[in-house]
Amino acid sequence: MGSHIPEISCLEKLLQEIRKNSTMILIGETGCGKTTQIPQLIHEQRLEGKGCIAVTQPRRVAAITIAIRVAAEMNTEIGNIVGYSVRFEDVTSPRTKLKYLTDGMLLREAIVDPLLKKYSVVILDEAHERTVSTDILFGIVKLAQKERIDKNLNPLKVIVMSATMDVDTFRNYFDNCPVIYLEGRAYPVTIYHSKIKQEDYQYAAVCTLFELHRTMPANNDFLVFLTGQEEIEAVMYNIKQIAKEAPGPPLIVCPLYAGLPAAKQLQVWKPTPPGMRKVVLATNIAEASVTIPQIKCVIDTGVVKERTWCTATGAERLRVGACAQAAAWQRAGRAGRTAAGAAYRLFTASDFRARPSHATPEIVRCPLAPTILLLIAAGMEPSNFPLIDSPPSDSINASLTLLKELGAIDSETNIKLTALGKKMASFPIDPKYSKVLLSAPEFNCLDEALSLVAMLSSENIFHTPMHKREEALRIKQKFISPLGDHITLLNVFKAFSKAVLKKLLKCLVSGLFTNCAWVRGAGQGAGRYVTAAGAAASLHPGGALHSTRPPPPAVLYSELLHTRRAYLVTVSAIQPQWLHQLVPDYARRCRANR
Ligand SMILES: Nc1ncnc2c1ncn2[C@@H]1O[C@H](COP(=O)(O)OP(=O)(O)OP(=O)(O)O)[C@@H](O)[C@H]1O
Repeated sequence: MGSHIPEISCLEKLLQEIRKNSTMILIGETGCGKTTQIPQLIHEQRLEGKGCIAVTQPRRVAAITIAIRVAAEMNTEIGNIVGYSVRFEDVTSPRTKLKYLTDGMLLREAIVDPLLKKYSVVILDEAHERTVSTDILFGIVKLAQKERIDKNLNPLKVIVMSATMDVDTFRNYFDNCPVIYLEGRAYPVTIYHSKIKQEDYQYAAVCTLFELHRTMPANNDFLVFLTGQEEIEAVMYNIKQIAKEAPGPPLIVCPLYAGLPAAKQLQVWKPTPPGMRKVVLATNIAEASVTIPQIKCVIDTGVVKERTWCTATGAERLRVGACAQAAAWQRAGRAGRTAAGAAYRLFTASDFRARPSHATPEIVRCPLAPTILLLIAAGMEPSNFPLIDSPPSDSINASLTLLKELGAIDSETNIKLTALGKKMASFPIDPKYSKVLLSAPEFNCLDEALSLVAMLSSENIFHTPMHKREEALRIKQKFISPLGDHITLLNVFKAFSKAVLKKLLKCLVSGLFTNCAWVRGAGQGAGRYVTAAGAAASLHPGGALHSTRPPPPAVLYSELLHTRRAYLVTVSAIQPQWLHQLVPDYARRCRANR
């Protein structure tokens, strides 16, 4: 166990319970050490035997940062005994015994092996979040436990963890399994509520931040919860403007949202230099599980952006609304992890009390076709599958009809995966998009479909910061296609690829600069070039640029071939100034020689 970590008392008793029970619920305050310590404890005692320990997290940033932390605590390299697996990134090896992974990844593994035979312990963390994937995993592990006993396979131990879960509901679901309350605690977090209702939470967040900034010593960092990228950008801009005049230590402002590239997300975990203050502006991806050291103050706007779906119209709605009490506790729990801290809630205490204790589970408000397809692929019967909360039956029926119409299943009543459905289930994307990809060869457009579906499956690529609205719209205009937004997206991707190709050519120049040639004066023998060494040569007639008019002013060639005439072979157009930028001395020498 990490020595500086608040100690979980009664470890022996806890171990006994873990040994004794095949399923248990673990409740412990935020920061008490559930996520980082319990899996280590199990591994130290080798309770996993020949199998592995899986620890699921609803969010990839949590899975990655916690695995890195645990590897460091165990003095091992990440990817060795401790690893992580998130979509598009698997940092594990055959030696990995402790694997942190997103719930979505474990669900994907369950399609191939519904008994999860590789694992002897599965820890489902942050159970209160009730993501669709975690909800389905509850059912998968329950069924796997039973079937492994029936088939005389090694037993599967299941531990469900959270700081803020609805214990009765879970206990009922898991056949009255024992509930263990961990007594360890993190540092105290003082909670402050706003005295009056705040009309503008962004404004209130910025005011609170600067009020605290004035008085709090440097290196006491702040974490502000907001609802999305654009809001974060707007608040970041305002903070940076105000910080120019405001008293207090210099500020480093770091955004943290799902669409941010992973490397930029991890910047948040870089230690703040002495004498400065870090302000992290995050969506709810930083709400549970993560520890950002040095966060002393959490500013909670009390809102969240939630996606809901209407079965009748198929319309998805993004709505900003009040977060549940559990979310507010989790947010407060991000302070007080490495020292005492405080949470400033920008809503009143009575507002807090009026809120539901937990958010509506995702499975009740989201399109289900992707999940149902996964269940069928894992050999489960959607109508009998054990769920804590069943989605509305019209939502299930609508999804089955959609899967039938996509050609993934034979019929809505006698549900069997078709050959196409099997392929569709193997893509980690919405079945509507996997159908597009699988149809693309027929329409002879696979390359384009791949690029487009990749873009449609990720975050919005168009970013319109409030203070640069005009500029953003002007730039977007360049890519607009009269055929509509899909082709506009593709235009952006093509321009991006072109930009990468340009970089590749520049990179070639950095090594092959002695193989440059310049077109001779206009008019005389189009396509005639002179090399850096002064040789005259033409573009080879078999080359791609041979008939380009006017010929490129400068080229890079791979070979100077002498047959009856001198030819430049394997040639690309370059910009003459690249040479000056990349190899200035050589460029000057060439110019003098020419
Ligand atoms: N990256 C880190 N840097 C510094 N300390 C850390 C880090 N990660 C964890 N800790 C320490 O370990 C403690 C336990 O963290 P852990 O994530 O295991 O708690 P938890 O009980 O799972 O919390 P939560 O319910 O919020 O997920 C933290 O309170 C903190 O003191």
